[in-house]
Amino acid sequence: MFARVALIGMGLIGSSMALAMRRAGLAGEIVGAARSAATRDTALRLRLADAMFAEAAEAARGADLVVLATPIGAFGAIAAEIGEVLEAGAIVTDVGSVKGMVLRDVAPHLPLNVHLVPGHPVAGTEHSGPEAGFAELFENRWCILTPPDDAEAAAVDKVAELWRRMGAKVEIMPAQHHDLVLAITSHVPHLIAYNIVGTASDLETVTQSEVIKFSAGGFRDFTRIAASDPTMWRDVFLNNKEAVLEMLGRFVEDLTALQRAIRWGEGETLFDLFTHTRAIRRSIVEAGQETAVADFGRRQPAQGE
Ligand SMILES: NC(=O)c1ccc[n+]([C@@H]2O[C@H](COP(=O)([O-])OP(=O)(O)OC[C@H]3O[C@@H](n4cnc5c(N)ncnc54)[C@H](O)[C@@H]3O)[C@@H](O)[C@H]2O)c1
Ligand SMILES: O=C(O)C(=O)C[C@]1(C(=O)O)C=C[C@@H](O)C=C1
Repeated sequence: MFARVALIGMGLIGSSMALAMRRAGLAGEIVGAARSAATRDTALRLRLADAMFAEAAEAARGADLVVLATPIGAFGAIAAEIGEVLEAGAIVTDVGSVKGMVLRDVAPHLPLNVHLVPGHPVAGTEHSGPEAGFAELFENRWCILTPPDDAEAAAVDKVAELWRRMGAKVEIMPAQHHDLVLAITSHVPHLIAYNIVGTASDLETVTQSEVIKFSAGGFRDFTRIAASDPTMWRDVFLNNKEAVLEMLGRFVEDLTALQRAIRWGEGETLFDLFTHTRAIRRSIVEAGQETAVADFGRRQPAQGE
């Protein structure tokens, strides 16, 4: 599909893309950029790339597809570095967890003859770095593309086809809508996990390690999410501020309602909510996880809501 693919950033997502593209034979040559010599060596040892460069511009030179796969806070500076060396007709895409900011930070640095097709594979783990990747990561998972209004259809189709051949299902939507949906399905859940693990660790001084000792159930699941990369998630919250604050506001209101229900012994309120949420989980599992994003927001309002 592409003669030379440049992966800027060779962490979990970059390395998984390299492996998935190699497996499906989608790139003549894969090159990568990583700032640290250790990452460049690891990428070469694992045969993720045919060549690794310290500078993003060196990797992007001559590439017909450039993928930004670093934390999103670095996108603007990288786009400024590669803007001048990009070939006419090249496609630039990204895998960032927030999409509105790509149009803001990346688009202004690209020449008019280069196609920008932002993307977000909704698949990941709490692990980071070039050794964390695996070729199956995107299988049967959504990849959301958020092309700008004036994007060339052929470039969008090509990026969509790339993701399909890596095993993903593709959906296209406006960047702003993506950021609102992902705020509630991914960003706020991560904030809740970071917060509850932080609160528990504050209590730990009081309970003397009981938090760790008894963390076999629900809390343990939160600690997996709270182990996610700090740089990546700092950048997500700084760059999806409005949508996260909007969803967090609703979350706090609903939490307050639950607090009241507990205080006043309103068992029916609790039971009804827990029954509803159990049904959501079951429908996600039955659909193989993929309805989580697509069906967001379609809940029927409860009586009096
Ligand atoms: N981890 C996930 O679950 C997940 C899922 C979907 C999308 N994403 C998005 O994918 C992107 C990469 O995430 P990841 O999980 O692969 O992170 P990661 O930490 O595993 O890898 C990021 C890599 O980028 C490198 N890097 C950082 N700044 C750089 C710079 N200025 N120039 C060159 N390299 C730089 C880091 O050294 C690291 O190797 C992020 O934008 C994230 O929002 C992550
Ligand atoms: O499964 C996990 O570890 C994830 O957090 C993956 C997850 C998510 O929230 O679903 C995290 C961030 C991404 O942008 C996409 C996927």
